Amino acid sequence: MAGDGLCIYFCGSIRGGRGDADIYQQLITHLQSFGKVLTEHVGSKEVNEKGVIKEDAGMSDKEIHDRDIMWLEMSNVVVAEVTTTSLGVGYELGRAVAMKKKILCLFRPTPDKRLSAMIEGAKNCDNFEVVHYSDVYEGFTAISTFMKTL
Ligand SMILES: O=c1[nH]c(=O)n([C@H]2C[C@H](O)[C@@H](COP(=O)(O)O)O2)cc1CO
Repeated sequence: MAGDGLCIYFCGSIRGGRGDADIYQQLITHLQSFGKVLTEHVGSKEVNEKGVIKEDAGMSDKEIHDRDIMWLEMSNVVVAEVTTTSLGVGYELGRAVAMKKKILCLFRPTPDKRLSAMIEGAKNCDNFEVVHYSDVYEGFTAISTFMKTL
């Protein structure tokens, strides 16, 4: 089913920390070969002095929340990079589960990082997949494999 018309909601940390922004950008570029990534701004390199992403500057928190929930509702699939802990990403994933979306979470384990049990433990055979990966190329492979299951 991958191809025209697929709407993808990508989640990645913004206020939780931008250490993985480069990886988000590369994963988003890969995702764009499968469909439209509604949240392309999550990979943006342009963040202002207050930690606000350029594309969302000037929007109130309510406007950001309401737009993102609308995009989440519109999406066919949710892909989240969950290595950098983010309240917003956790919230989006909870809402996506309630909406019965197909979800892929990507996590890069390191000795000092353990994924929340509420994400790792949500894995099931149906619509919530968690993949551990070590570099962006493995992330691309995990995405391609997941897309084939749609
Ligand atoms: O400016 C924003 N724009 C935006 O789209 N988000 C959404 C998309 C991300 O997947 C997620 C990041 O949440 P947080 O900022 O708590 O790390 O929330 C979050 C913020 C800031 O919280």
